[in-house]
Amino acid sequence: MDTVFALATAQGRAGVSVVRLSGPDAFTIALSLIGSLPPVREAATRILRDADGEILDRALVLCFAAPRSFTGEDVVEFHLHGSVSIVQAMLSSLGKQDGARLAEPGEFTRRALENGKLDLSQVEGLADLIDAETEAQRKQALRVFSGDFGARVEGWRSRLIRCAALIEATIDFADEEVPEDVSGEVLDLLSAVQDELTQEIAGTFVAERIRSGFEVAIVGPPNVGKSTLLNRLAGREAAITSEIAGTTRDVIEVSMDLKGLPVTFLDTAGLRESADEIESIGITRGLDRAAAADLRVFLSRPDEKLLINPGPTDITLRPKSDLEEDVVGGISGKTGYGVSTLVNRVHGILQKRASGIGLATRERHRVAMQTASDILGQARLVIKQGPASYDIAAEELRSAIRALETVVGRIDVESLLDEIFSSFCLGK
Ligand SMILES: Nc1nc2c(ncn2[C@@H]2O[C@H](COP(=O)(O)OP(=O)(O)OP(=O)(O)O)[C@@H](O)[C@H]2O)c(=O)[nH]1
Ligand SMILES: [K+]
Ligand SMILES: [Mg+2]
Repeated sequence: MDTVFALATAQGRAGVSVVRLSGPDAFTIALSLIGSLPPVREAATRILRDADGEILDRALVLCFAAPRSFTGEDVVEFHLHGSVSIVQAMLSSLGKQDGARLAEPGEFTRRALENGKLDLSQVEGLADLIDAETEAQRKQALRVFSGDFGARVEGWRSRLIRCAALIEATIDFADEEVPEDVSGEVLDLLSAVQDELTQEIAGTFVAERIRSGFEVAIVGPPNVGKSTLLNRLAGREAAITSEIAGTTRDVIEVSMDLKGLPVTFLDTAGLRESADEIESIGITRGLDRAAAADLRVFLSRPDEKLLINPGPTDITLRPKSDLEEDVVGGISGKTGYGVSTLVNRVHGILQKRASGIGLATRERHRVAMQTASDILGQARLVIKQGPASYDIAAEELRSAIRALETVVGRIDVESLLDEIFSSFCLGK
């Protein structure tokens, strides 16, 4: 196993830059640079010298002995003064050491996974944590990274293993004496696991939204001020506005951090029957996106007929309320009237949905859980047919267990690994 190194902090000038070294030769290599190693897990300053004895920097050095480190290997962290030239000199000096090479993107995390320091869902949580931009994304990524989801999967897995063991014990006995009837206990366990899977699957939808953002579509007839409202929300001229009806054609997206929630507002083409071919295409696109969005804000008068109807949680506001005497329930993108109320309402609705969140964040988690749940449904039917079909049931339980194991990376994950680690940057 090579010893690998990389800059663990961002590129460029900084107060401090951390270079991390991990692998079997980490301590030997560090020793040749700093003369003497500080005790493990104790920070100490050391003079760093390259092979020619030239001083590179005075650095804070931290050693972690295997297996109690991020990667599970011997690790040394060098906290350098954050200058581009010091980091460059340090990396090139490490590169000249026997058995040391620059780490590939995600290699530290990959080693942590291989050494059992993290499970696969935690690796995904870590990737999300590094990418987190909003409060909700950070909290969610931390829950996954802390291993809560892995622990839940482990709970399902161990109950299924118990079911499989009970069923298999009955098969072995079948020829001799009358086996004890295990079907009651097994069926109870299976339906409990299946219920929990169903609940968690429902939560993945929300979790996915927290990860990639909620969509809120602004819809209404032409010229009511949809694009003007979008620009007001964005705080910039994201969309073209004009007094000409039918200005907006393509869907314009603006993503923002809405009080901690990731939200993308969509401005859409004004809804009307149009003879203009391009405008009609725009209207169709807008309708599709609006229908798929998490929430719709209608700028329209009550009872106005549109090509799409508001759902029960959608918001309807009277447009251009600055031109009216009675402004209650209205909005004006032009003056900003009602905009903060709208933001609060949107936030309130989405926050409520976000509270139904599950621990699983990825489509592949959902697919694995759905597969397991479907197989368990089958297995329950088979078990109800009696001991004669228990060998089929046992096989089905084993496939359900395998499906769940892919979530935490116990089996069959090589192809997944490359996909997941390709999103990591160098030094992670
Ligand atoms: N008085 C008033 N005028 C507005 C308001 N919002 C927009 N306008 C004006 O109304 C016209 C249409 O505004 P847009 O934002 O382009 O309307 P739109 O709904 O996006 O129009 P389409 O994209 O063509 O469907 C422009 O001249 C805006 O300046 C408002 O709240 N009050
Ligand atoms: K317009
Ligand atoms: Mg517009």
